[in-house]
Amino acid sequence: MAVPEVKYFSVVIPFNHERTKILLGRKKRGLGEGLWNGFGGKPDTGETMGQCTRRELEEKCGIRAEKVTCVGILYMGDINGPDFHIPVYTTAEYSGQIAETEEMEPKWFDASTEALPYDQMHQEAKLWWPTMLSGKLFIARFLFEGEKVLNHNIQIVDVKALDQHIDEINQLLLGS
Ligand SMILES: Nc1[nH]c(=O)nc2c1ncn2[C@H]1C[C@H](O)[C@@H](COP(=O)(O)OP(=O)(O)OP(=O)(O)O)O1
Repeated sequence: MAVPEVKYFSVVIPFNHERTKILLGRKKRGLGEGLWNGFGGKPDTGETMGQCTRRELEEKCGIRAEKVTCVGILYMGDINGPDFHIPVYTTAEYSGQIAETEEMEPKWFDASTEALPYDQMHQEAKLWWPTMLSGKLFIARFLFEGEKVLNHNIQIVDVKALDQHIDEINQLLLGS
């Protein structure tokens, strides 16, 4: 059986210092155009996920994260297409001015499940954002057929398990 192609992306969600609000960006072009999401993109060659996360945050909304924390991983498979593996980070420690960029229009939302614009987010968002907002660490697996989620599973994990997954992803990215 052929091994499916895997595409890696990062996503980072900035919180305000009180952790009552989150910053989302509406994608102005490319993958996920028109949808609200955290800020992220593909790792450059030789970059770890943590490095990618910081660079993408600055490129997409102008702020520099002092610290990012991995809170979960999205493993997405499609019966017809490539797999997407997307570690999800949060940050509440950053500097610089939030700015609209060519790719993203930023906006603060209340950090509550009810306040999120799920009808203008990736369709599986409503399945994992409540877990992320609850502060639990998670590994979420989705199987898609095109736009349709065929099945999904969200596993609550501890920091050690999550670190192991991130180490594996970094090793694959760095080719070691
Ligand atoms: N189904 C999905 N669910 C989700 O939550 N985030 C997704 C997703 N599919 C893609 N993303 C995220 C990952 C990443 O943060 C963003 C897409 O990133 P981009 O296309 O902007 O990547 P790049 O910045 O590498 O691309 P270029 O700037 O075109 O090189 O959308």
